[in-house]
Amino acid sequence: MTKQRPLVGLICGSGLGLLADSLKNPELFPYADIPGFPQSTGRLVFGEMKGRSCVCMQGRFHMYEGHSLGKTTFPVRVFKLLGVETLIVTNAAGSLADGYHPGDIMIIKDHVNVPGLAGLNPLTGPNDDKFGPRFPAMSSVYDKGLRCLAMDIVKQMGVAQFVHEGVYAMVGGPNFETVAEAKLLHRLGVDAVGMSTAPEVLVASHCGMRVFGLSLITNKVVRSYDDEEQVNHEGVLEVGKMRSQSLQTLITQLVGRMDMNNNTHT
Ligand SMILES: O=P(O)(O)O[C@@H]1C[C@H](O)[C@@H](CO)O1
Ligand code: HPA
Repeated sequence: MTKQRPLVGLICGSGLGLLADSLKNPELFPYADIPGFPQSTGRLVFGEMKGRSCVCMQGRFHMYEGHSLGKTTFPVRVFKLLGVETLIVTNAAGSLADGYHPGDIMIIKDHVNVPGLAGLNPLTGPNDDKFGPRFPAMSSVYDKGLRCLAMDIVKQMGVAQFVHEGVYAMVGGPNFETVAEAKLLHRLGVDAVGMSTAPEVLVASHCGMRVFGLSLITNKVVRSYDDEEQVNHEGVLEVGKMRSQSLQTLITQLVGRMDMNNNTHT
């Protein structure tokens, strides 16, 4: 039990869990102790960031682990019931865009939900009208005001040259992309690809939360048959650790400066 009623929820991507350790006056709840959560390592951390009450998922659930999308996104519904109004999601992703490099940060402008296009969507099934509408619009999911604020912050941090704004695609995983899949995603206008985020964002947006998302570019996705480079999860985690400080600073500043009365999502 906690008495905290956070307005901001955070989901930490692979290698980015340190963010949760920066919360002040933390209260920790292992997932294994929370009814309805998948039995998994990881924990919910309640605490303050820049004096603002937050709740953070230190470790997220992925579809490729075998969880249903309902289970994968269950914590977002819990966030909503706790009073969370703004969701910040982070992930590790491979880059497809020319000009992106490992260690760069991408502010997510939009996403392509590849499993969703094939009918794998957490909003499938009976709609619970208490949370949101049957047919939610998704044309302005990633809040413009927060994206502009994040751009201002990275300029002030002096790291704007490593930061892009782009389109994220979720694939089901757990395998990384074939060359043909990478070429396809690139042609579709995808800048970075990963294995998470879209389901949580859909559920958050459906219930009226303001959403902000960041991808940490951990590797280049191989798009040529002549390229012998092979991506691996250990490398992804390594880059995550390398850049976690900049990411943490950006998110901390964002939480400190965001307008809490300006939930621009309608
Ligand atoms: O939780 P995220 O999306 O950060 O995790 C990424 C995608 C895969 O789970 C893993 C691949 O290395 O990292
Ligand atoms: N593809 C899919 N998911 C990922 C990648 C990638 O290259 N890097 C980190 N997560």
